[in-house]
Amino acid sequence: MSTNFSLPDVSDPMERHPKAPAPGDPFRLHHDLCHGCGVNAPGGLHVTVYAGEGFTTTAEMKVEEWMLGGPGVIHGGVLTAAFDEVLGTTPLIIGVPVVTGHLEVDFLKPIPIGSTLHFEAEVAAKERRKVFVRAVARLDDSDEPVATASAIFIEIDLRKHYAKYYDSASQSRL
Ligand SMILES: CCCCCCCC(=O)SCCNC(=O)CCNC(=O)[C@H](O)C(C)(C)COP(=O)(O)OP(=O)(O)OC[C@H]1O[C@@H](n2cnc3c(N)ncnc32)[C@H](O)[C@@H]1OP(=O)(O)O
Repeated sequence: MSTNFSLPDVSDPMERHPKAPAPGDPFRLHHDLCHGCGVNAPGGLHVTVYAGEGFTTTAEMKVEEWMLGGPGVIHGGVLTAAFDEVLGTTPLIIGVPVVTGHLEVDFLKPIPIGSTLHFEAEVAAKERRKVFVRAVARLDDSDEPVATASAIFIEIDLRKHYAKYYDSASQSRL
């Protein structure tokens, strides 16, 4: 399937889920071994996503030496994985569990090792099972975006989607 990120003209109605964390509070880990958020993931990103106001979230990530791509700067794939985590957690603000269908990243500036990335994301729209999410990343010493991302996530029935992989899903808290 070939897709582009293109917002629907009209979004389905969206509401913040009553059990979504309060603004400033973190989303619970969904799996200890998740590459994005798991505390026990070997070589994981260890990203914590926090609820914001409305349909927004925030997150931070320290850019460590092992994330290196070009000399002194982050690898594009590591940044993409971080966006996937932040964007993919954001639909939980409306109570919708998803998997990534389509993810686009614009790399705007080199991101130095040793810096801290600050992410802001928002659910922009929902259309049937598709959830459209956008995010921007900035460094702590500037308001200028260093990267942006847009993604289409697809709502899933967690139990059915992961049924074949149930053993490894048994630690999941989603
Ligand atoms: C807290 C959690 C944080 C997690 C962050 C990390 C998230 C991840 O990385 S998830 C892992 C990576 N993603 C995956 O493994 C997904 C693999 N793909 C799949 O399982 C399936 O293709 C899946 C579930 C996405 C869609 O399959 P299926 O359920 O059959 O959907 P289907 O009925 O074809 O389509 C439903 C709708 O989604 C749309 N859609 C399906 N696939 C895509 C896609 N790749 N891109 C855009 N839209 C898509 C369809 O066009 C359709 O839209 P419409 O309502 O307009 O007709």
